[in-house]
Amino acid sequence: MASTEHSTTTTTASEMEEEKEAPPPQDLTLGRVRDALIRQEDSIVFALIERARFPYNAPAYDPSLLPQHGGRSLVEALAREVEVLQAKFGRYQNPEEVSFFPDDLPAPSLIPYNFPEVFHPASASVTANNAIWNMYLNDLLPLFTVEGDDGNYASTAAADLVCLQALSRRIHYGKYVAEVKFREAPQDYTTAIRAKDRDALMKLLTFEAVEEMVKRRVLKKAMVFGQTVTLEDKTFDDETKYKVDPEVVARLYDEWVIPLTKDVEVEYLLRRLD
Ligand SMILES: C=C(O[C@@H]1C=C(C(=O)O)C=C[C@H]1O)C(=O)O
Repeated sequence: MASTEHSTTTTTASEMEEEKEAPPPQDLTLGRVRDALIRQEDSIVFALIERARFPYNAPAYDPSLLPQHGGRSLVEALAREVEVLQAKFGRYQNPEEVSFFPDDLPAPSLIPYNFPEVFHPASASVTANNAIWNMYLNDLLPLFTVEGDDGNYASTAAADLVCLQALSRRIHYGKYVAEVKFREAPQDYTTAIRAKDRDALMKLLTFEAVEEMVKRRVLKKAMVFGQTVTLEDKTFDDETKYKVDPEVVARLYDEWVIPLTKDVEVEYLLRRLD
C-alpha cells in the first residue's frame, strides 16, 4: 500500500516508486465520488460550449461524405481512429475511461500505471456507450447547436468526441458510486441483488435530493461558464445570451445523464456477487 508519510526526509528509490501509486481503493467514499462528479460537470459544460461554436454541420454525420470508410460517418470514423491512437498510449488502462468501439483496440505500448482495482471483476465491463452515442447524436446535438453548415467537419467531429468522452466518463462513474454504496450497506444490496430485483436496487441507490441539487448546479454552471465576459459589471437577466442554453444542460442531466448513471449503477450491482 502507498505510504504518504515518511519519518525521515531521505527518500529511497523504492519509496519514490511507492509514492507514484494511486490511492488505494479504501479511500473510496461517497463524498469523494460525488466531488469527482461535480468536477466532471465543468468538463461537460465546457465541452458543450466548445461544440456549440460550430453549427450542426449535418455532413459530419452523413456516411456519404466519406466514400472510402465503409459506410461510416466522419464522426464515427474519427472516433474509431482516435480511440485506436489513445488506446496505444494507455487511455483505457484507466478504469474511468470506457471505449465506444472496443473491438480491435491495440494493447497499450507504455509502461502501465498502477491504477487501483476498485471494481468487482464481473461488474467492471458494464458499458452504456451505445446508449450514450445514440442519445448524444440523435437527441442532444440538435438541441444545442444552431442549424447550418460551415464546412468545419473535422473540428466539429473532434468537439463531438470530447463531449461524448466527457459524458461517458461521467455516466460510467456510476460504477464507483455503486461500489461505494454496496460497501456501505452490503446486506441491503445483497438481498436485492440475489433477488435480481432492479426496482429495489434503483430505490436503494436513488437520492432524489442529490439529483435535484445536481440539476440546479449544472443549470447555474451553464449560466456562469456560458456568458460573455465583459469588463462592465452585469447580472443575469432575460437578455443575457448564453453559449449553450442552460435549460438544455439541465434537461440533459434530467433526461439522460442521471438516468443512464443509475442504469450503470444497477447493472454493476446485478453482477456484484458473481
Ligand atoms: C450518483 C449518485 O447516485 C444517484 C445518481 C445521481 C446522479 O447521477 O447525479 C444522483 C443521486 C442518486 O440518485 C449519488 O448518489 O451521488
